[in-house]
Amino acid sequence: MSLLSVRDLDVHFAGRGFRAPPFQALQKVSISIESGKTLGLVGESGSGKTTLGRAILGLTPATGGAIEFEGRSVLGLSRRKRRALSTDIQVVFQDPYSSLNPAMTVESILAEPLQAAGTGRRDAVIRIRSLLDEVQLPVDAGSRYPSEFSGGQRQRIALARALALSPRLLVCDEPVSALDMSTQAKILELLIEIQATTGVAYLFITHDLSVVRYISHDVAVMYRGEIVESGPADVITTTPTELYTQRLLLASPVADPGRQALRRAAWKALPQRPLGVGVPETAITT
Ligand SMILES: Nc1ncnc2c1ncn2[C@@H]1O[C@H](COP(=O)(O)OP(=O)(O)OP(=O)(O)O)[C@@H](O)[C@H]1O
Repeated sequence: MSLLSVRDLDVHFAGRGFRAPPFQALQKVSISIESGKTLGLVGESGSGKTTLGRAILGLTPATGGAIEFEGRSVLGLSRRKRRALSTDIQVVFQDPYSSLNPAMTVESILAEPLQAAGTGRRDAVIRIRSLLDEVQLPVDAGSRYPSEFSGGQRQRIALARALALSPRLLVCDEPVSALDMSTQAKILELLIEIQATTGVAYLFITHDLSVVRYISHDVAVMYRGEIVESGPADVITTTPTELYTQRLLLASPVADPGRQALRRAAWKALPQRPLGVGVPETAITT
């Protein structure tokens, strides 16, 4: 049984403006995530990645389909049951600047979820120490404020807070997009290490295929609210069959200028007709 199973999920938003029809942000989306594994969710801006993450977290209501966590339906749960589930599913957002309360010390930020779950003071102190160690921050970080840390360090604090209650699934919504390349690599390394020691699963949302290739076991590609292609990361990020994924792949930058020029030429050679969902194309090896 999968840890998380999403089947035929639909999400509509009310139309903007007088008599505007509802906007369908997700259409029959199906994904599954195994315990301890990472599913990378890629797609360009506006394709529906965050909406899917929010629906899984219970922050955006689904209008159709099913979401199951460990075989149990999570849609339509009472508030109390949903709260119980929120210890199992946590989130890390893109922006470590706005997601941490600047008026609270790191210790109080990490204590918050622990106190809400009824952890006693002494146990909370021990847990906070071990969390700081887990995300490789010094113990004295606890008495400092978020503004005293770099972007990468703030993302480590946000990660520690998300891990406080030992979730089974972490929704990572563009967690490294606001960071420079070398900090990105360090945070990705850390996420991989944490997964190896805790067995947490990730839904890793990004627009960047090079990031997704690095961290994911499986990849699902979104386009206009639909999953157009999914499968093992090494297949999807090297020999995708969908034209949309091929374009995404060739648009993702590589460090070697020679390879980059080849990619640019290959991208230009792709059919530039409008994309239809489910259009099979010849595979491209990069
Ligand atoms: N609360 C909302 N009300 C109306 N429309 C919304 C709402 N939230 C998202 N949308 C629309 O749904 C579509 C998908 O948005 P979403 O944020 O899920 O995309 P995304 O792939 O995560 O994009 P990005 O990478 O830029 O964050 C967009 O067209 C967006 O404008």
